[in-house]
Amino acid sequence: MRLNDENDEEEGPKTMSHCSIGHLQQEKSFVIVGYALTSKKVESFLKPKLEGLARNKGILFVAIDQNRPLSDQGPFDIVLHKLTGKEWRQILEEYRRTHPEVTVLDPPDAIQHLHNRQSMLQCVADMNLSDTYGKVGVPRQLVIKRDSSSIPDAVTKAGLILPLVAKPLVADGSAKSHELSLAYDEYSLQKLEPPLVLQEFVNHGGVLFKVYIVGEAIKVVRRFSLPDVTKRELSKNAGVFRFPRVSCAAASADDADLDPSVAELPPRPLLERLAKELRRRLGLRLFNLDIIREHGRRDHFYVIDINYFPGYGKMPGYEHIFTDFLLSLVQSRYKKRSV
Ligand SMILES: Nc1ncnc2c1ncn2[C@@H]1O[C@H](COP(=O)(O)OP(=O)(O)OP(=O)(O)O)[C@@H](O)[C@H]1O
Ligand SMILES: O=P(O)(O)O[C@H]1[C@H](OP(=O)(O)O)[C@@H](OP(=O)(O)O)[C@@H](O)[C@@H](O)[C@@H]1OP(=O)(O)O
Ligand SMILES: [Mg+2]
Ligand SMILES: [Mg+2]
Repeated sequence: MRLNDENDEEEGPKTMSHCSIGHLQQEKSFVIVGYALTSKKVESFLKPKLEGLARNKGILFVAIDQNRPLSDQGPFDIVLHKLTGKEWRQILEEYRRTHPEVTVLDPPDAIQHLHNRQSMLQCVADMNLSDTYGKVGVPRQLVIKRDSSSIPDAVTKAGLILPLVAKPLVADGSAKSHELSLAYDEYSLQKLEPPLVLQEFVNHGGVLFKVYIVGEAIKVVRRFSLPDVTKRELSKNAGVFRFPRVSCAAASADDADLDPSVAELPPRPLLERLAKELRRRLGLRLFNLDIIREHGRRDHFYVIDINYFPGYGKMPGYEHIFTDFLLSLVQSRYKKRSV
């Protein structure tokens, strides 16, 4: 097989036999990364440029066949995955137990923590991060498990201030889990189906920051978000309004002509502290955070969402960052073994 050939960059993923992978791993000291991803994720993440660069750095991506036992495949150095379902989680847990030498990105139970919008933000709330660079919190929120008729009372008791963002409690990546609404009055929330999280809407100038984390690397981009809701609008409107996935749109707000007080990125040292602490508390290496700055309060930030293995394909320069990260994992394992 030709290695390090630039023409190889355009080729698609390889399916290889157990024997030939083992040969590559030993003879050429290739790092073999098995991946179990949806076809949507393969398309957005495993682009030819990533595969080509990876190959030049000695990394090979190999598709995991979900119809065959995982232990019969590979051998892998790293397993990269984002699939849902209890069965898959059990397969991975068993594999981690029987193959401690393989780095599974990331542990299924740690990922599970992000599949609930209450536990997702708990770590940020517990951290209570506040230093000279700013303050990072989470919006006040209330969980409604059942009985939508109890919502108006529950909102009043909790003292939540309108408008509220209603989010499905479960954030498992299904289309339904991304169906969010903005509520101008608490009575209309009775129309929605629990379980949900009701979160105070924080005015933030219509721009949010997506903070991508890949191991120790951090990259921040701006995205358009929901516009501010004025007091006048709030008094004139009632009802709940479904809104589309604004921040997920491919169009970035990085080149837009924005008010500098809105566009200014959160201070780097603050993000570094936040990312480091979250990596530790969540036990994850691949995730992103949606952060907003309260409009008019330069150093007041809120984390509103955390996503596991997000759309790295939209993160500038992800090919280099990701491949360096994969290599660093293998090197640190090697160092540990030789101590
Ligand atoms: N508390 C809030 N205050 C203001 N805007 C909010 C708030 N919560 C959510 N939003 C807006 O709604 C959008 C979607 O919310 P959120 O990120 O929680 O949903 P999601 O479906 O998990 O998104 P993603 O596609 O990033 O996973 C945010 O990107 C932001 O524009
Ligand atoms: O591709 P996937 O199915 O993983 O979709 C993820 C999506 O990536 P994509 O933009 O490539 O679709 C992410 O976008 P960015 O935050 O990075 O903009 C984010 O919306 C995640 O929440 C999604 O994961 P889910 O919450 O649905 O599991
Ligand atoms: Mg989000
Ligand atoms: Mg999300």
